[in-house]
Amino acid sequence: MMPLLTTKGLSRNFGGLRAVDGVDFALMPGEIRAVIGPNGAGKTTFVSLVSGRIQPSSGMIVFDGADITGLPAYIRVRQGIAYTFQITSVFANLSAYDNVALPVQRTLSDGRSKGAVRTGVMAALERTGLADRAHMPAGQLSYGHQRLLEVAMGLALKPRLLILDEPTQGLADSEIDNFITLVREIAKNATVLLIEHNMPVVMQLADRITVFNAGKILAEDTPEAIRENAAVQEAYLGTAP
Ligand SMILES: Nc1ncnc2c1ncn2[C@@H]1O[C@H](COP(=O)(O)OP(=O)(O)OP(=O)(O)O)[C@@H](O)[C@H]1O
Repeated sequence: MMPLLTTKGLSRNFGGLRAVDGVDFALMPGEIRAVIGPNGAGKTTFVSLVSGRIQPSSGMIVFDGADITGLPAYIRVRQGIAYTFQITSVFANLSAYDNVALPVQRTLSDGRSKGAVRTGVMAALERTGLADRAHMPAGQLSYGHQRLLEVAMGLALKPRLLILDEPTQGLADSEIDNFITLVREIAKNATVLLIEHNMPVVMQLADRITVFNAGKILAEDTPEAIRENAAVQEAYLGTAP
């Protein structure tokens, strides 16, 4: 099987800082991969490079066998890479429905077909448990529901690769359980790359975990092996074994 995504020597400098430093990475189709690491390790910068939100200083990104390194973000979206931002990106004055309608319209060759838009929007809202809040202004949803709305917006793009950046931040424990179920559902049709600080969520969801530290991959393994890894414990959990 071919990887869905690979990076080779991927680097990004901010002034003198190498935020992402020569990262070789591969993601297999259908996988749920968690990316963890201390604050400032380069996780968000890495996924921003993959989504095309920022450009690399050097290195290469290959998606589904094609070099996408130079492609703008909107083309990558069309090719199936969806990225939900760390910072809430919903339009507060638009309803939940209209927020999701925006990405649905982008996936339709005739974005004005009302029936098709409605079907796509309601499918995404139902999967995220937001269907009964479709007509609420997004700004009036709880913070946790706004995060789920972002996931719905990502899902509406029917991505092959869904990148979630700290999706459980601000979710209540009961909502986290639903979220775990949702990600497993999503992974039946898509590959998931998940930046997540909540370790129980990571341990339950991830097939494999990639640990970033100081812009580099420190370790990559199964959840069980990562839990036992001394270097990871030192760098990430701040405790010597
Ligand atoms: N636009 C930018 N300009 C300058 N420095 C930046 C920029 N974006 C990120 N950095 C720096 O790059 C490093 C990596 O940041 P990044 O946000 O990728 O880390 P992270 O692992 O996602 O951290 P966190 O877990 O806190 O979100 C940090 O030192 C950060 O300050």
